[in-house]
Amino acid sequence: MRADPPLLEARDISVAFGSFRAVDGASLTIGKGEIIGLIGPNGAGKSTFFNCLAGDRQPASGSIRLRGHDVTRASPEDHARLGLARSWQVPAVFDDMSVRDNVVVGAFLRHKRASDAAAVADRVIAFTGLAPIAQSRSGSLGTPARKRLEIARALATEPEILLLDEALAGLTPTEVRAAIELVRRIHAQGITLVIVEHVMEVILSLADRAVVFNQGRVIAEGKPRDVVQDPGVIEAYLGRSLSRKARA
Ligand SMILES: Nc1ncnc2c1ncn2[C@@H]1O[C@H](COP(=O)(O)OP(=O)(O)OP(=O)(O)O)[C@@H](O)[C@H]1O
Repeated sequence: MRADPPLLEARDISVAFGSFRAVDGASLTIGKGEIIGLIGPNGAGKSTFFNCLAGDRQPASGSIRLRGHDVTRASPEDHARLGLARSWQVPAVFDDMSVRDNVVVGAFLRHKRASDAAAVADRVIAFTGLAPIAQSRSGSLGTPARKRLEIARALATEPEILLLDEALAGLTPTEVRAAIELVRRIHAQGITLVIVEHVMEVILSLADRAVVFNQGRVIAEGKPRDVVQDPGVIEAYLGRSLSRKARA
């Protein structure tokens, strides 16, 4: 019997901007049900790599397989149809539309009938705690609600794997805790997660595996607590503030 392929497998990915290699031979294999935390200093190449995983940027070399399908040059829509959804660092919601309509747009990926899409959207809105503001204009929302809406829109596409790009950045500690709780509930629904995040509390409390980027390469991976206590990682790439946090 053949084993199932990994859910997502990126091999030897490189991306160059002119002569600068933002991603330089990075590989990552993600199994179903994992929560992966991508960390590393500013400019390490995390978002560029992440964009390749989601089909928003094509790598110059390397290959990406999603559920066994070669998606190296596939569009973001093809990724979405195969069950991959993402959030953006800066939420890309439609400001003039209501919260509910934004979520309905996501649900149209799999449901052609408006009533079916609306039913999925209402379920996701309830799940993400957005019901009290479902009719609000999206442009009027503050950061926490916009970030939540971004996640809701991605969930409405009914993904198997969700990529969160700094979905918790800019939140207060209380809001971060609420967002961590939401991510846990998403995972409990059977959704695999890849999280790019600078807030170490998020990685330490959520991720099964931390993958550390620096200068376009994966320089360490393992259990988050082990990785952040690795002296080489701390000294060379993540700075002393993280070192203190990891010991706390
Ligand atoms: N479109 C672009 N054109 C030129 N250089 C770019 C472009 N996008 C990213 N870069 C550069 O590539 C490098 C990697 O950027 P990237 O955003 O992937 O890093 P990151 O690890 O996500 O950083 P951060 O944590 O600050 O978001 C940086 O030096 C960045 O300036």
